[in-house]
Amino acid sequence: MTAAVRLRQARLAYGDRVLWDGLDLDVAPGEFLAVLGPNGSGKTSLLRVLLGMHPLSGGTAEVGGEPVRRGSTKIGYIPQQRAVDTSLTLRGRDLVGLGLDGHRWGPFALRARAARRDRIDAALTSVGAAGYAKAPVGLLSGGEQQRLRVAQALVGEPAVLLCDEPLLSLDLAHQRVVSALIGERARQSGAAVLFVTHEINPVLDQVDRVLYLVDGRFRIGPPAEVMTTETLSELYRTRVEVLRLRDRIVVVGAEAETTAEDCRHVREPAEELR
Ligand SMILES: Nc1ncnc2c1ncn2[C@@H]1O[C@H](COP(=O)(O)OP(=O)(O)OP(=O)(O)O)[C@@H](O)[C@H]1O
Repeated sequence: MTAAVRLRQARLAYGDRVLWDGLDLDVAPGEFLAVLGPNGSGKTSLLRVLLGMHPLSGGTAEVGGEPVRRGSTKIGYIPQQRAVDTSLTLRGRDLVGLGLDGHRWGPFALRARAARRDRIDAALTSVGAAGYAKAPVGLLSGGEQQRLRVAQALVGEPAVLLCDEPLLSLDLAHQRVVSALIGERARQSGAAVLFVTHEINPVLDQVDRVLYLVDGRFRIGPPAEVMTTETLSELYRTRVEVLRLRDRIVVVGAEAETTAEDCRHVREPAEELR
């Protein structure tokens, strides 16, 4: 079976700074890969490589058996959240419709328009955004805008879904809705998901494997293999404790190698222990 995403001996460096090197990775259709690591470890850069927005410094990267290229309709992308100008008058459903640009709709204009509308409606409903689909995007809350971005990435039924911290600014209920939706999409339509996150717990049920990047080093494997005291201590080169608390993973002690801001995934669960 052709891997949905394939990296071979992939290297990415900015000047002298090597983010990762010798990265061999196959993500299968339908697989959900969580990409974890502290700030600046190269998670977003990995997605940018797969989007054809940044060349590798070495090795190869393929999506759907072809070398990566910009503008591939095989990819759905949920970018890291940015504030939207409040004067933006584009409606939510038009934003979602942009995810269908570049798709073929056949020669029958009316039928094609109806099919397009149905796809947009289904995507809006799936993220719970149908109620505000006609509102100008600039007037929506951060979480509402984020749900539209998720719908935009899903509407084209991509073979590969690249998600850059898509749960940020969503409340807990919508974190669950969105992560379950993305996981379902992976299983049902065979989309491969690369999901960048600082916090594995909201997606733990969905995750097949983890790619954990720290300071040029990395580990790939199922959460039970990677999210362990031994593996993370080796990666961080300092003592890191990984605890299992009911169905949650709690990582404590990675701060030594990182800044306070880097440790959102470490601090939030640890606070739950109090
Ligand atoms: N075009 C570029 N030129 C030089 N350095 C860059 C460039 N793009 C990113 N970097 C640097 O590479 C490092 C990795 O950035 P990246 O955004 O991939 O990290 P990240 O793991 O996604 O971090 P975060 O968790 O903060 O989002 C950062 O130190 C960043 O400043």
